[in-house]
Amino acid sequence: MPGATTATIVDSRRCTQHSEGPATVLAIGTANPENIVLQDDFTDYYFGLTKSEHLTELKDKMNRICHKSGIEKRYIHLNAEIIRAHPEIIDKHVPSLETRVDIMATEVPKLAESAARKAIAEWGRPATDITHLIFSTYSGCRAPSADLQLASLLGLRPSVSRTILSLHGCSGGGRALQLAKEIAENNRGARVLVACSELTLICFSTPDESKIVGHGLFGDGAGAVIVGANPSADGEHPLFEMVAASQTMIPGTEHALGMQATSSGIDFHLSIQVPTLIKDNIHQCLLDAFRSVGNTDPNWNDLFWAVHPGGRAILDNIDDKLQLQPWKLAASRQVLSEYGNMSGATIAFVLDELRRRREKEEDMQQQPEWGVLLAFGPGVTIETIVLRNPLSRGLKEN
Ligand SMILES: CC(=O)CC(=O)SCCNC(=O)CCNC(=O)[C@H](O)C(C)(C)COP(=O)(O)OP(=O)(O)OC[C@H]1O[C@@H](n2cnc3c(N)ncnc32)[C@H](O)[C@@H]1OP(=O)(O)O
Repeated sequence: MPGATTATIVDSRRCTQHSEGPATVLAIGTANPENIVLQDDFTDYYFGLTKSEHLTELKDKMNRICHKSGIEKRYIHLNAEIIRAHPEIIDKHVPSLETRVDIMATEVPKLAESAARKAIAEWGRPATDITHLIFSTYSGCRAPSADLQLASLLGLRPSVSRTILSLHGCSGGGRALQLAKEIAENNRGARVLVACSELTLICFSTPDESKIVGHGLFGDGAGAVIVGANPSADGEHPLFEMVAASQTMIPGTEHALGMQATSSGIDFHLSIQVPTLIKDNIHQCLLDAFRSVGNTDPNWNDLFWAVHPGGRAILDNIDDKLQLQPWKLAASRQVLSEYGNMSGATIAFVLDELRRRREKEEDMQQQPEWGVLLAFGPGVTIETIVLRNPLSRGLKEN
């Protein structure tokens, strides 16, 4: 039985187990499959791949959506060769869930590994220094799941503390970062690897009016972020401090965004109301987030913005509602243009793009000190993180 000495040690550890500083993004890596599809060619590619050329009205609609999407190209793992090997993927009368889950079981962790290796290389410490792993994907329907496979591929320590988040959709990256923040701030010295890996193959289907927008916007990608508090002075470089985090569900919107496993893979629905629902709720959500850090009258144009680019209309609506200067959502628009909506992985690409833009900025004084990260997913759920640029803070202190 543990005695009084054990109790004293446990009690004293409790006092010192929290970190002193906020959780901080220390490194970012991204990866995509090799196969690139230009958005201008996508309609022909998709209707050809699914042998649906005869659906001319739907094809015209897909063309209209692609032209208005703000997307130039996407990376998509699924190709004609995979369909030749597994024709059930485009036959809705034949079950294909098993085939898809088999492919995902290899490809999802593999893509995550590629992003994670880049993040770990940037971080500069050995992979065995990672204490926690949070993996988010909408493609996982199997255990042991992608988190364990990623841990093995990277050679993480056997005691790494793993969590898998499933079907959080486009808010998966935001949710995983929030959990990483909690872990890093409550476990002194913790270094959390957040990995999101999304492949549309699990929800690929033949053209259908209700899903045509999703097929016109979604792409494949993986993002990895290393999070830890109190960066060590010798070599860890803080990129973004995560100051406060919250999750808000918009009441009565459960019908608007959703995913469900079926015998033909993951079925999804996207209501046409999504951009309006976000527009109507974003202001209050942001006010609540900034009030929680003592800012009751934030000027939205004084911030830097990391917004999940769910679709061009969502970004337009946020711009419009908050009267943002045209360049405020530039990082989100660029990621949308170059990759499409990669669901939960996208937010890592946006953070990566923001820091690249920041590095190019010559005048450090011009860089906003405060920022905000927003991600949207089924619910409709909004994940919000108030961010701070550690470099601007450093300038003020000097
Ligand atoms: C899955 C997750 O967890 C979270 C997510 O991120 S989900 C993805 C969220 N993204 C969205 O909801 C898409 C947001 N929408 C958009 O970006 C834009 O509406 C768009 C690029 C799709 C179209 O651009 P637009 O400026 O609205 O053009 P608009 O002419 O009004 O629409 C083009 C066509 O798309 C249709 N459309 C738009 N949204 C639709 C939807 N959700 N479902 C079905 N059709 C839709 C319109 O009805 C229109 O059809 P017709 O041409 O036949 O009239």
